Amino acid sequence: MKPYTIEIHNDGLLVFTINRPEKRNAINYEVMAGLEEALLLAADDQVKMFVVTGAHDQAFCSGGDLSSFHHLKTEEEAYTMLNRMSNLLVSLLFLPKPTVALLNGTAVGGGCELASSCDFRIARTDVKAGFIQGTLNITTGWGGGTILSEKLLPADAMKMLMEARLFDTVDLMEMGFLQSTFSGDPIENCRKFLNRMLVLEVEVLKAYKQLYINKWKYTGVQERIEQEVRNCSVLWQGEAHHRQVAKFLNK
Ligand SMILES: CC[C@H](C(=O)O)C(=O)SCCNC(=O)CCNC(=O)[C@H](O)C(C)(C)COP(=O)(O)OP(=O)(O)OC[C@H]1O[C@@H](n2cnc3c(N)ncnc32)[C@H](O)[C@@H]1OP(=O)(O)O
Repeated sequence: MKPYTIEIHNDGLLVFTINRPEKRNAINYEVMAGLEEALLLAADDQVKMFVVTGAHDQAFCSGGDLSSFHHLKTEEEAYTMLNRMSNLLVSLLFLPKPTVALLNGTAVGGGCELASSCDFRIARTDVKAGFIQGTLNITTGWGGGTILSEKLLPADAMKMLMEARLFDTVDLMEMGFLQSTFSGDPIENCRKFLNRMLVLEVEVLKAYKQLYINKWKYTGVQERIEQEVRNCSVLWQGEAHHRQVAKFLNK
């Protein structure tokens, strides 16, 4: 079974689906390669919107695949993986088209970083989400902390990062992490959320998105993300982190 699918619909929606439900849609190197492929396809002007979601209904994304990445022990080994995914999240952030994280299920850790890189986050009403990296004795390592600081008010962003716990959709809406919630079919509700934007020409959508890309480039988002990735790499090599990961994998 392919670990991801890419569908380009007639109305201009490109839907990237992480297809590893047995691992709660954890991201490994194959999923990263799929995201790279989808972002290249999204450059075509037949694509108006980029949607990222997860297969089945239990998880949107559970972050980095701990069984794939737990062998990364040193700062440099961690940095190589973290840097590759953070470059992908920067490409997603800078994609000159509207992007949507369609939360079909739980989003934790790097899954929240992936969601933060999108312009909009919409979730099924029973979904929970949280930057739980702190419980693994690391910080966000894919740039999601920096990107979150561009999307939420400081106190709300710091609350999400520093409490390192799962929040329900009431709290997530209140903090501004979510823009909308829904019941029922995720793609159908995603189209409902996007229906006004989908009628506009892609040039208009691209021009508005460029306003924010310019701001993020001007305020040095990429340099701040590089520092965030470096900080996580240092924490990653610590015994406390490796112990927590081993505890999860041996549960
Ligand atoms: C790489 C760094 C990155 C970053 O921020 O930079 C990160 O993402 S660090 C954070 C990494 N993610 C996690 O620590 C989340 C771990 N998973 C969970 O907390 C739970 O699985 C949860 C809440 C997502 C879902 O809980 P649920 O009870 O529904 O499922 P299970 O825990 O029983 O898991 C089912 C099955 O999936 C495997 N699994 C889940 N998440 C991961 C993961 N991130 N990596 C690898 N495997 C994962 C879990 O081991 C179970 O497998 P099984 O073989 O059935 O035991």
